[in-house]
Amino acid sequence: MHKKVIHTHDAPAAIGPYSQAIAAHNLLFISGQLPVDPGTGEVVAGGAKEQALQSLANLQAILKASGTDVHAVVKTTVFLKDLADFQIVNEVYAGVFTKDYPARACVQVAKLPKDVLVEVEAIAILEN
Ligand SMILES: C=C(N)C(=O)O
Repeated sequence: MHKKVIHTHDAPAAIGPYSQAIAAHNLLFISGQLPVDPGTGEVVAGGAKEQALQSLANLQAILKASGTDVHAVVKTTVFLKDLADFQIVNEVYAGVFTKDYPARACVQVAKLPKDVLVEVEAIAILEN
């Protein structure tokens, strides 16, 4: 079995029994990224826009630590506390994923860890 744990200080440490990401063969599974600033360990100030920016920044940091970038992402899941934030989060998201968008699901959930508004997970293809 070829499985590698990915860890970077440029993204928040896991807050539970999971890895930031796992590379398995040519796939990279990135855990749901909370809008936590890796420098402070705190949820960023602001609303859904600021939280989406931070969650996606954390996702990108993990992609970078894995030797890749957003172009390799094939699937994401966006978890929102409130689907009323759909448009603003889409705007932030489209600033990161600019073309050949990954497949995606976006769902409203009752509650997220640390009571955040946004969480984003992703699967990417690794070229190796
Ligand atoms: C924040 C998470 N990804 C978790 O608790 O699984």
